[in-house]
Amino acid sequence: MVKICGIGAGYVGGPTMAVIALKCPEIEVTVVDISHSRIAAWNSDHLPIYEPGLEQVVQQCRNKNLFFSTDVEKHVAEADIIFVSVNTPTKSRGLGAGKAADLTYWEGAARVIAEMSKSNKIVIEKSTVPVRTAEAIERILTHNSNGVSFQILSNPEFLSEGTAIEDLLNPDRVLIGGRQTPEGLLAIQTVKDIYAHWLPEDRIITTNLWSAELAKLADNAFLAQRISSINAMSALCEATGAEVSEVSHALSKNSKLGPRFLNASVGFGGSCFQKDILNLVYISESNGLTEVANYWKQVIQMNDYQKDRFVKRVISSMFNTVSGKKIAILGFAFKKDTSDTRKTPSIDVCKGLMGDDAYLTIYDPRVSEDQIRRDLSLNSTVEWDHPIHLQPTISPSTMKQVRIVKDAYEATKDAHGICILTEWDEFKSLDYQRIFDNMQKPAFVFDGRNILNVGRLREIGFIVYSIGKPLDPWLRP
Ligand SMILES: NC(=O)c1ccc[n+]([C@@H]2O[C@H](COP(=O)([O-])OP(=O)(O)OC[C@H]3O[C@@H](n4cnc5c(N)ncnc54)[C@H](O)[C@@H]3O)[C@@H](O)[C@H]2O)c1
Ligand SMILES: O=c1ccn([C@@H]2O[C@H](COP(=O)(O)OP(=O)(O)O[C@H]3O[C@H](CO)[C@@H](O)[C@H](O)[C@H]3O)[C@@H](O)[C@H]2O)c(=O)[nH]1
Repeated sequence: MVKICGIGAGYVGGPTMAVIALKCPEIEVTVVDISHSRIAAWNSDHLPIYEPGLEQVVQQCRNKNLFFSTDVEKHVAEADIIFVSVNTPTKSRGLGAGKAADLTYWEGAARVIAEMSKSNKIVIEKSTVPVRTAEAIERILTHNSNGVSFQILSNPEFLSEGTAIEDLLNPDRVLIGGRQTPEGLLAIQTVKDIYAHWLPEDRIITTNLWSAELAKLADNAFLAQRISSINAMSALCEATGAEVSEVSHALSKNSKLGPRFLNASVGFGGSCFQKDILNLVYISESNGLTEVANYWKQVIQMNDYQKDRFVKRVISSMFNTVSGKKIAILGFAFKKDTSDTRKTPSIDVCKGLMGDDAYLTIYDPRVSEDQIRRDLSLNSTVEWDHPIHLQPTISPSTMKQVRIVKDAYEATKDAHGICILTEWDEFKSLDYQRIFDNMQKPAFVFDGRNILNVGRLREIGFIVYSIGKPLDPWLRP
């Protein structure tokens, strides 16, 4: 029986390995992690991450051909194929701090592979890594290889959170890069055969190693760039009376542009976009390509501007101060249908409002109180992407300005204003008349996701700000 070991049981490693196990019943898949709590959760009824459809996939395969374990060394030693999906956060210290990828966890995994391997293995980069990482990994693996041969492949993951299972079952494409040698091509074919269990051949693209590594960074940079572009337009819309959803709609009908990633928002979040663009910026700078680096940096600067602009809009609308005022925050996850809060714009918006001494009452249908408090108390901008058990613990007594509640009605009771920061479907169908009746007046709504019916809210009596829409008379300068 072919054995696969997946190193890293996170948002990528867990779902990708579970889907491979589902689609390839003749392969034994074991997912290993250094975090005991994460592995315990994967083996329980409460999986460590929320993804629609994930529970059903895990239930079908767990303890049949899908296993979760903390015994990294044993399963690495036994595997024929190893997928590495460990964290690759932005470096917080030393050379390249704030931009370069921190490959500590990847290197740790590579060293275990080098040490434990007694048989030939295919080692696959599933994590997003800087272009030419495979070369460094090759060096670590071959240095102490004891005659074992390794083929390194790049098979970057393109899933989006919230739709991970759907994306894995039916991806646009799978990308496999490898050395263009007979051994490299054979390894590519082996991995291609795994995906061919459920995907037509024309969706599996094969390239050289460096193209696959760079294509992943480029993919995220292009997506984020589109969001920053429409967000830039949203500021211009507010200044001119144009409406950003109408502009997006017009663009979306251009077949050269296509309809996706044109929703203006309070800013993009998530663990990947900012980290991967910073990584691209660092690689460009390292190669002396200053103009290229500056071009991509601007995508992040525009995103920071959008979050900052939102906070300033809230404060300036409410008589230039939110000190002592109660603001209801609806939504904390970085997008709907996920419990992930990594780099969520909610963190920056909440911190911005707390900086002006607001009282926040936060509600998110999926994010735990612990997670919200942890996110709001982390000082470093880079600590968030390290393995959970390595992150600092926080004291619950901190942040008296923040209350986390169990539903939207409780959050908005007696509030002066509401900020919609995640586009959860349930926020669209709340009883806004009831909410209005229970709020302080004038009652404000700041819709950072453009999901609410502005006209209807104004009829009720709210003063409404919605990204990129003509300004409420109250808010005009
Ligand atoms: N989250 C996404 O949507 C997504 C999508 C595509 C690609 N990626 C990339 O995939 C990688 C993983 O992302 P994630 O979101 O799954 O991260 P994650 O933090 O959810 O999971 C990574 C896991 O790896 C474990 N780990 C770290 N070092 C280890 C080691 N040496 N041995 C065993 N386990 C180890 C950690 O404990 C953690 O549980 C990153 O490079 C990311 O950029 C993420
Ligand atoms: O039109 C849009 C689309 C998205 N967003 C925001 O952008 C962020 C990222 O969204 P999305 O791309 O849907 O989620 P991720 O799970 O971060 O997925 C991205 O990052 C992954 C990790 O690398 C890649 O695999 C995916 O292809 C890529 O879409 C979220 O805050 C969204 O709210 C917008 O503001 N407007």
